[in-house]
Amino acid sequence: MIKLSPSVLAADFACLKDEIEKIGGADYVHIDVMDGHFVPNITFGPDIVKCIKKHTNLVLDVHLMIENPEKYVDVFLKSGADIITVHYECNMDFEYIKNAVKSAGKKLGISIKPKTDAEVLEKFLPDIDMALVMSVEPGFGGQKFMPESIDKIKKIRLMDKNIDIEVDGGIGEDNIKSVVDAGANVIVAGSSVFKADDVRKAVESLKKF
Ligand SMILES: O=C(CO)[C@@H](O)[C@H](O)COP(=O)(O)O
Ligand SMILES: [Fe+2]
Repeated sequence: MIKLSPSVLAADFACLKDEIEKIGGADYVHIDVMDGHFVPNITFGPDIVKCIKKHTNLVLDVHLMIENPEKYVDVFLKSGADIITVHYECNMDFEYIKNAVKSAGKKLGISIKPKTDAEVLEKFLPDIDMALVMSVEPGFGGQKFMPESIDKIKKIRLMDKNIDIEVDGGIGEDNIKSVVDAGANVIVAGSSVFKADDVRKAVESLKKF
């Protein structure tokens, strides 16, 4: 069974409560946090996570595309994040982050950008719950899926049979099967859900794929 994690980056921010209601048939809500340093874009802070938490029972899947995530991990946890994913490529105090997430009883992920090798994750696998493979350059929604990510997913699945593997960027009905066949079990979908004519139907058909 896959978990579908619609990315609210593609939602209408002025109607976030309604947008989140429409994805009730999904499993997670993917929240892309960008700081204008690690990536050239700025998005949500912890207060928005807190507001989203009030309006959904879905798992809050918080993707931190920020430098020094150890400075913010506690406040995102307090705001209701259920999964915290940090980037391998950023400057960070991994031990601090690991302890904060684990002692809050939440899940920890590490993400790799398209040019980062899957092998870098090997030493983190015993400590993390999820590996996030970026299938676009992080920073913006609506980009084209990079097929090279398929091999990376396969490599990680060979390294660890049980870990959650999330794939993020450019996923829709045309390519969801290829990433699931490669070994991904958590699927982020932004534009293909929120830009669809019928958001509820888009969730339903991606869940069935
Ligand atoms: O983390 C990111 C982008 O940096 C993603 O979560 C995107 O928001 C996914 O959007 P689509 O590519 O599905 O439109
Ligand atoms: Fe993301």
